[in-house]
Amino acid sequence: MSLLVRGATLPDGSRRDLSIADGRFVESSDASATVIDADGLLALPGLVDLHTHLREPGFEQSETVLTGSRAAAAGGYTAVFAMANTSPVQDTAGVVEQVQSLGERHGYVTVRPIGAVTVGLAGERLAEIGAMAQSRARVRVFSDDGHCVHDPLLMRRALEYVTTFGGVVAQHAQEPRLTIGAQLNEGALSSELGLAGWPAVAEESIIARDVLLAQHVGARLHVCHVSTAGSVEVIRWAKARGIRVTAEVTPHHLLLTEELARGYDSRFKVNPPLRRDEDVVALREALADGTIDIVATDHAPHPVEAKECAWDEAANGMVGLESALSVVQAAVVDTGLLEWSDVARVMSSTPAAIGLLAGYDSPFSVGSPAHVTLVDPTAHRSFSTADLHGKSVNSPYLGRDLPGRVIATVHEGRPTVLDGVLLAPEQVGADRV
Ligand SMILES: NC(=O)N[C@@H](CC(=O)O)C(=O)O
Repeated sequence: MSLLVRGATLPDGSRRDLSIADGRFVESSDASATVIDADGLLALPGLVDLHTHLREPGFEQSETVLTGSRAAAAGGYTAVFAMANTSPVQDTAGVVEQVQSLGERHGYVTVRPIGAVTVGLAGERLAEIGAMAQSRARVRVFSDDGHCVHDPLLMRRALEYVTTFGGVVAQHAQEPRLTIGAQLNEGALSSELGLAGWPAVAEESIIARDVLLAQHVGARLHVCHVSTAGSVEVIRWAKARGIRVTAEVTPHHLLLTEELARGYDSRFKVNPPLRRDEDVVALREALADGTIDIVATDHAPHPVEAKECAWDEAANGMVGLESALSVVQAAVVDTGLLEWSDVARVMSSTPAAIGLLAGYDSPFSVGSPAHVTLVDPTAHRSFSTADLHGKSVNSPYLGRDLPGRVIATVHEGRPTVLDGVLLAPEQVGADRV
């Protein structure tokens, strides 16, 4: 298949045609190429999400690899890293290979499974990290996300182990003893509402410990969903000392605050919780100055019955793949903190580099795999369930006006979204002709 993306504006502001054939960018198109008119559209490199919950195997009522891949493509993503908290847990070569194969079969995005750090995410003994790394899935990112690897000796061993093949441990930083029963950010609001709080120090103390461990063993550490101003300070300190730490922030922590918990609408219940205005300001600045390296969605689908219940019984998590780019535009582009070229870095090339995913280091250059996201940054939409393509609807943005819209997504030279419409599985899947 060959494509000609005509007249796209690249992140650096230059305007050019993009010729694609056999999955890669080429010098020029032949007459048979399908033309995509990109006049007035911004071309970003295909987005990469380092933190997605696809729920399969085990929680298919919330999401599957297919439905999550469709949600990702609709949001402009061409690759996602699938978190390990499935059932069975992604803690063996067999399970990670299964997830990888499902992604390949559906073809909407590249699915890279994340391996669990500990068996069953139980935090007691290391999972088969080496076997997952050597499997056909070639796992390079390991995480117990949803749980913190809180035993310092296990964390040390995991960091040492992954270093032998260049991998990384992505830590869910939450000291469990400080967050028993926690329902929202700890502070004046949690006192007022009479709900158990989730203190910032529970995140900051684990990050502080882990950067010191990473320094001690010379390992690479990645910090998931950083949510507090204090965490930013710790990471800034660690980077200044040359410690090999990278960090992510979610779109929701860049835009939303704890005040939304007042209405007890559980769409706003998430782990780590929404924080204060001053945390949002610090997170935006940290993304702009490079202290925080990437944006990752933490797309966490849950069925209606897990969300439509009392706040303290509701599951933590929000879907985020289809809204991420718009939320980033609202939070940091339209506010003048980031340029589109920075967005390309924090949502594509750097997450790929952290996860050791090849093909994203020289976007749009001849010979590179053709992953493209065409965006209309001038569009506006009232975000609705029609914008959601996964199985779950627990989005905090329903009814909110969001800027920007994904018009086309091209994964390995093949469209998954065209004219703003997500293509059907038979038009996209690996068993197509
Ligand atoms: N981020 C969330 O709020 N939820 C995550 C796991 C977790 O981090 O608690 C999930 O898997 O649902």
